[in-house]
Amino acid sequence: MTRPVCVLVGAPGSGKSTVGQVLAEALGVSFRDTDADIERLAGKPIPEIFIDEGEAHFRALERAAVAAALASHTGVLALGGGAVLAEENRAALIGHPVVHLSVELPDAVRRVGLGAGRPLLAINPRATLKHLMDQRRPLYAEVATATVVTDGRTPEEIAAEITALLTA
Ligand SMILES: Nc1ncnc2c1ncn2[C@@H]1O[C@H](COP(=O)(O)OP(=O)(O)OP(=O)(O)O)[C@@H](O)[C@H]1O
Ligand SMILES: O=C(O)C1=C[C@@H](O)[C@@H](O)[C@H](O)C1
Ligand SMILES: [Mg+2]
Repeated sequence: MTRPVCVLVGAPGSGKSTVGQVLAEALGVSFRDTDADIERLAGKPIPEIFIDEGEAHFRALERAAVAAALASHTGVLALGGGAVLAEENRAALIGHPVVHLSVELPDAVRRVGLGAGRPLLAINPRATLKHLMDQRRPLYAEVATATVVTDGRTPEEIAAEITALLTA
């Protein structure tokens, strides 16, 4: 069974896509992001999938993308911010090295800005982000084998801490 060297989970704006690329480069492995996989397979950006087919359809695509990536990717894998909502995805993560990139509301709000490209944050990003983060915090904790604080730190500092964790 192949397995990713590291799976990143966390709230929108926690930096999964950004830190994941830096980490993959530092480790000399490839980077994969299930959000990008879904967009490639669907042939359109995530906001358009939400508009055309709805969130339930997006979540079905996401479950398939998570299963496929966990089964085949050997580098760093970033999951979408809401992937942990599905019990199927949480079960699939058991036995994998899963790092939760934790972020508190002020930094998350600063990073996602007006929520461009994030359909769930299109209206009232701060309040929606707070709700999503409160709902998901226990789910990120459930799947994580390690948690790394990202607030006030650069992607390079965060990637260095994860590298140390993985090689410890
Ligand atoms: N540690 C950091 N410090 C400052 N800015 C950051 C940090 N990590 C990410 N960012 C910035 O925050 C924004 C969101 O980051 P990113 O897209 O990597 O988050 P994400 O966790 O992948 O979000 P999503 O769940 O929506 O895919 C980007 O503009 C990125 O440059
Ligand atoms: O937090 C979420 O539910 C999402 C986060 C993004 O990574 C994308 O997967 C999508 O915009 C949904
Ligand atoms: Mg991302």
